[in-house]
Amino acid sequence: MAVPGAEEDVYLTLLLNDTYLPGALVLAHSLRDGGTTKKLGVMVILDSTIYDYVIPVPRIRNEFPANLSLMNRSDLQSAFTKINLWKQTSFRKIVYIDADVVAYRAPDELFDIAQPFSATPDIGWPDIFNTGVMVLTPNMGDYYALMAMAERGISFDGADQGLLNMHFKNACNRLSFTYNVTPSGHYQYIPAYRHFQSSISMVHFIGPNKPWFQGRYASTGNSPYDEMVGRWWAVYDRHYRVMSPSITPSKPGRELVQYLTKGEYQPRRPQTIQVQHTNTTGEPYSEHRHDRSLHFEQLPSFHFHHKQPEQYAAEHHDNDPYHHQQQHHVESQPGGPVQQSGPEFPSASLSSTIKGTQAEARKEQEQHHRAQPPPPEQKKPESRPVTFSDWDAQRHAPPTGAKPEAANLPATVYEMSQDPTPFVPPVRYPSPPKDMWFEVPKERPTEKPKSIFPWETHRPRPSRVFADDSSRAGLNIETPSTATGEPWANAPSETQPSAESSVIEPVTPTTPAVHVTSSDPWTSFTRTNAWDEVPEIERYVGAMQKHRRSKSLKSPGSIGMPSPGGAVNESEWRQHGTKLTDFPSEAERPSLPVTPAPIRRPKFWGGGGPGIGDDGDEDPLLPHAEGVPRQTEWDPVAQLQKLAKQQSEVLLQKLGGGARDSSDLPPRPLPYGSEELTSPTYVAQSAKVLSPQPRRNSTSSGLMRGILSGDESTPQSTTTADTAKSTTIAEPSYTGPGATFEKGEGYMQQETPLPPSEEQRDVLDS
Ligand SMILES: O=c1ccn([C@@H]2O[C@H](COP(=O)(O)OP(=O)(O)O[C@H]3O[C@H](CO)[C@@H](O)[C@H](O)[C@H]3O)[C@@H](O)[C@H]2O)c(=O)[nH]1
Ligand SMILES: [Mn+2]
Repeated sequence: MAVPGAEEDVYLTLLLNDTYLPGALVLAHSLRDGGTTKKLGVMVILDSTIYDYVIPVPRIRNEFPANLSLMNRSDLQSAFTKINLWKQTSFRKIVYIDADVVAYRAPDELFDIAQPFSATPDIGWPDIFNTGVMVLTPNMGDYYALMAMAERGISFDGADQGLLNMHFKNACNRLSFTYNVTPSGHYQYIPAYRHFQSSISMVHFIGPNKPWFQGRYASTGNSPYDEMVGRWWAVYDRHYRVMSPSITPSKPGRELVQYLTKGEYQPRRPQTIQVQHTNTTGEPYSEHRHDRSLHFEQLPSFHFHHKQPEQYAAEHHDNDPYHHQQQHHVESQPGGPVQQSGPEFPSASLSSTIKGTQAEARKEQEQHHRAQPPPPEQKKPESRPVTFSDWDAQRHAPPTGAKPEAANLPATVYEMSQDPTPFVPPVRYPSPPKDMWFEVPKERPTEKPKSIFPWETHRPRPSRVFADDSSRAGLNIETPSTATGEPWANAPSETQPSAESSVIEPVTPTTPAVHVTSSDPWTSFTRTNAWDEVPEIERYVGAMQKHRRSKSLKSPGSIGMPSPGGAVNESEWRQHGTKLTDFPSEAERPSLPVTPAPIRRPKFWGGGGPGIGDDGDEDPLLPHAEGVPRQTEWDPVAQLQKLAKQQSEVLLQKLGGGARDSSDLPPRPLPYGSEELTSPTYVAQSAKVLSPQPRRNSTSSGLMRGILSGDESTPQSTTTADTAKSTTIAEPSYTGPGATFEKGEGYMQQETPLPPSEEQRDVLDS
């Protein structure tokens, strides 16, 4: 229970002698570097040091030190001095930390613990708590109880840990081990360390081997213990190591700390000075240290007890007047600390706090003991803040004094709306814009659209014009494709013959276009076929065509010739060349049985009325084609069968099977996908269509055989008998109306409906 009015929080440590000074200082720095907002205090027996509060406390010794020797720590005979903590009732809460602790961060949250006493488990015997880190509420009740035990030497280990564990046996609030990690050089629970490493707040180097007793090269491995010792050295180095004497600012007390830390003191002059000490009885003696050399350039004029722990314990006895400080009265005693240095910590002078000779110390004991202000030359605080250049990121949290990274980045702060009223949607949102479609002009535009691409202006006139085109252009016949919504798809281009232009005779395009300049590379190549030059090929092709024509004309399956001129004789055929582009005349040209009569569509531009087709009779401009059946009479399936049969017979005859008839060919299905293709106006009956089956082992000419041998890889049968056996033909992997359509290509499966009327659109769009 804290004394009423006590509001301050303090970290306290204990300094029984100078040997723990490096520990106490490194602890204080590690807490400050960790950014603590709390005060730091030290309870000292010697009137030395640099904390906010230097609290002189009476030594409390164990007069029955037998238990101490059990654990070979006779240096801890004065450890009962920790009991003085409960007497510091000017503080609301105390976090006590041993001087051999280094803080990884400042555990300020420990001050929020309500329980009067808290501690962490001890690694040696986890049922008890370790007294290196304790959170306590000072109160005189506990103090007197503890003092009573101490006077009788009640402690199972002879030191404070045994005593406090006995007193607070059932009243200890257990803290996390991370507040007092006690590494052992012998046993290291490495997996646990790796797992909890990041949550460590403080590390406590228990046992006789403190880092500053061992020197910096004692623990250079990478074990958890070595890592933790490294953290202690990092704090030491940041505050007390001089890397470059020329640029490192001087720091009061640094030499003393270095001197007290094994291997750290570097004398400025290689001059050995025999150190003159006065012993505890006032007689001077020369000290010989086994592990340190004393090479102060200017020996501080103070008295200090620097002993090895065992030496220290052995030399102390009760008649040492210097250490009888129970009588040492301080203005602020019993509870009031002496505030020494302010916020300049840790720059306050060490040496100034350490008093001079023993005689002076004695003399001071009779005076009011006040913390002395540092001498003027040492009072100047070393105000250089810790910067990132000093910071060893491998070992420490970032320095607290420095600006954070990217501190000057521009920042925008957005604030949440403070309006608590809920959102209410408007009754009606504005209507979306209407008539957003492109309105097709009602009148055909007279001016042709402005050309965009260069080739539109320099377009060569076509050299090939079909006889139909002139009439069609004039007749303004719409083909089915124009019904898909492209009114100008067949609009005459500048090179197409217009209705007004004179009739253009068909031009044989075997010669380069005469309208174009000869320098045009497109016209320089010859547009001739191989059989135009090679007579053998020409003869062969001619023979083929002649044969086919005669057969076709005589075929019983052939339909009537459209030519009004009747039959065409052989001589007429011969007049024609065999050039691909030599088209037969209208009289010679048979109407292919599968040619559908075009379906007349309503004219897009209106005014045309019905054209050819079912009701083509009404079109006076278009002559009714002779021999072309009406759409209603046209059965495409039957026509296909006819054609197939006709072609088969031609081939069979050609291949030597003169007596053969296509009836012995097996039926073959229609091209895949075309089974359901029917004329839009004809209700078809399904039928299998025969297709030609050429024979390879025929007696035809070598040339023919050569052509056919190119097809060896195809699964065509060699005889009709073979054909009969192999009736299956591999189906293509796609469906479509026929071979002219590529896989995946869209095709019209039904008539394109008329676009909706304006009224319909209004309904649809709404
Ligand atoms: O010569 C000394 C010896 C001790 N101390 C102070 O006393 C504390 C305890 O001594 P320490 O050497 O740290 O003891 P530990 O090795 O930590 O041993 C354990 O046992 C001690 C006796 O019970 C407890 O005080 C410790 O908290 C506990 O960790 C130190 O931290 C110092 O604050 C000195 O100032 N000078
Ligand atoms: Mn300790």
